[in-house]
Amino acid sequence: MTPTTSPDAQGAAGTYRSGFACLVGRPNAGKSTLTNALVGQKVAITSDRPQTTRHTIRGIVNRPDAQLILVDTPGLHRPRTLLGERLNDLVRETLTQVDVIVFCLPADQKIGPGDRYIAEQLAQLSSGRHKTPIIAVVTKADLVTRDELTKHLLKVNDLGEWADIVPVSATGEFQVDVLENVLVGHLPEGVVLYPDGELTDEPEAIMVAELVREAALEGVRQELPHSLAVVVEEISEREGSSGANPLLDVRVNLYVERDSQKAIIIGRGGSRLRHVGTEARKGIEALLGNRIYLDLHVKVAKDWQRDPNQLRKLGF
Ligand SMILES: Nc1nc2c(ncn2[C@@H]2O[C@H](COP(=O)(O)OP(=O)(O)OP(=O)(O)O)[C@@H](O)[C@H]2O)c(=O)[nH]1
Repeated sequence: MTPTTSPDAQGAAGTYRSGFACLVGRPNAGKSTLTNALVGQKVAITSDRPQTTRHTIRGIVNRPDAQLILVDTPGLHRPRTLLGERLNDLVRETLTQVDVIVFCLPADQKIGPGDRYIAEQLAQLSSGRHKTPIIAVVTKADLVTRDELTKHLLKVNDLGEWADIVPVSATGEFQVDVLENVLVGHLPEGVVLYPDGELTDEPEAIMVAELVREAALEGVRQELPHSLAVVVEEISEREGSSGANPLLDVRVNLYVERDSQKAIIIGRGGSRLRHVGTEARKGIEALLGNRIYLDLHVKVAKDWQRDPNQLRKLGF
């Protein structure tokens, strides 16, 4: 199969398509950046809407002829712990429910065991009754030469059975529109699933937790990949601070497994945690449109990844 490089994969004129896509790929493959590029940077929050799926909606692409809903998967990785197994169950469940799967493979990295593992999982999924189309997307195309990209595309082609292969650069705005058309082309004919203009229906607390998690993992992803759970304990208006822009108290607990990990998060003299707080607060203020007092607590939940009760408490 030849890689798609022109926007000619759009569905027939006059039909409206709607459905779900999810992005998978090893850590750092460029999934979040690509999601943002597809959806646009604007994030609108509607907290009065009940979650309609168990899966977090990352964003919605609205266009006159289609609605593409991008759902999140917690990441496909080899299960080593109970958490890993549960995540993978969740991933499988998500993958069989969506209309199209986007498998992200970075152009600047050799295809590795992590990619092969995901390719195998996807092959198993699509060997069953569900024949969910899989689009192999070569991300970060701007980081390699044309020649290298061509060679990489051939290797990706040999890795599995893909409905399409699309090279993109989310940061260089190369072929993101092409990918969008390809994805829409794989959606079933349907109606508007979410009213126009709503880009995400994640409850505020989940988005707040995600912003804190992002800030806390910045620069220490290698040391703490799956060892950090973030729970928003409280978002409340500060008493006596009513008016147009009341101050919100946001109390968040970060759970790690070991004292050594707690030390990493907190940093020397608490310097790192202060930085995490500043970064997360900026994001939360932008998200909620309020002034925020962010109160972060780091706690050790010993071996929480292996304890079902702890997992339940943390929302897994
Ligand atoms: N040059 C370039 N860099 C990119 C592109 N897309 C993503 N990146 C960078 O690659 C890194 C990882 O991107 P993410 O979007 O966070 O990757 P991810 O797959 O969501 O990562 P996880 O959350 O760890 O699973 C970031 O530093 C991005 O800025 C791209 O198209 N071009």
